[in-house]
Amino acid sequence: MVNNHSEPGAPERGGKPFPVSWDQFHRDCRALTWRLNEVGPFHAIIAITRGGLVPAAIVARELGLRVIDTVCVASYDHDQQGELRVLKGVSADIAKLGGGTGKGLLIVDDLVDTGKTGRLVREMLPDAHFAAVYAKPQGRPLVDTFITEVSQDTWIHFPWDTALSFQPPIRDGAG
Ligand SMILES: O=P(O)(O)OC[C@H]1O[C@H](OP(=O)(O)OP(=O)(O)O)[C@H](O)[C@@H]1O
Ligand SMILES: O=c1[nH]c(=O)c2nc[nH]c2[nH]1
Ligand SMILES: [Mg+2]
Repeated sequence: MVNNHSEPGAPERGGKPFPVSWDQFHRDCRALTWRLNEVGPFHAIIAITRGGLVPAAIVARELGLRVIDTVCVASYDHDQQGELRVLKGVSADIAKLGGGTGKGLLIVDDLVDTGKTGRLVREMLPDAHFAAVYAKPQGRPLVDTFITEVSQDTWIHFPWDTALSFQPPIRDGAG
């Protein structure tokens, strides 16, 4: 992928692209749920938007959970991380379910990278269980459960951000 961004993880700076298909993502979310099923039960799921909405829907279906809240955080403009902005915190009803500290609540995100987003949400709910589908080394200590670790210089391309397109052959420089 060619663009004008320059984060270390971006492919044009030598970072490795890690494309994930819908099938693969679904499988990884189900694998995550197998692990979470051993940890629960949970009162509710809190998805970190927007990326966490997709795994949260799959995990909620598999765990039979119907109480779903969001914490809305914005930081990346494509692959450039800016200042973290909390656009919406935990709803009062859900915070009460978790006794104010998040006990028995499940936080779900698509990935942890630097860990900044995860750290912020952990501060809000220190006793919640934090799950992410993918983890990079810097963010890994923040998650309780994850499925696949990728290197810090990898950029994960999620299926909702990508489309099928022609790729040049590897010997011609394809990533
Ligand atoms: O560990 P960090 O370095 O904080 O990065 C991880 C966060 O970055 C992405 O979200 P983003 O801010 O891009 O918003 P989005 O979920 O709306 O795409 C991803 O979904 C995680 O929430
Ligand atoms: O699509 C994404 N892929 C990533 O690797 C990443 N890291 C932070 N935010 C990210 N978004
Ligand atoms: Mg996100």
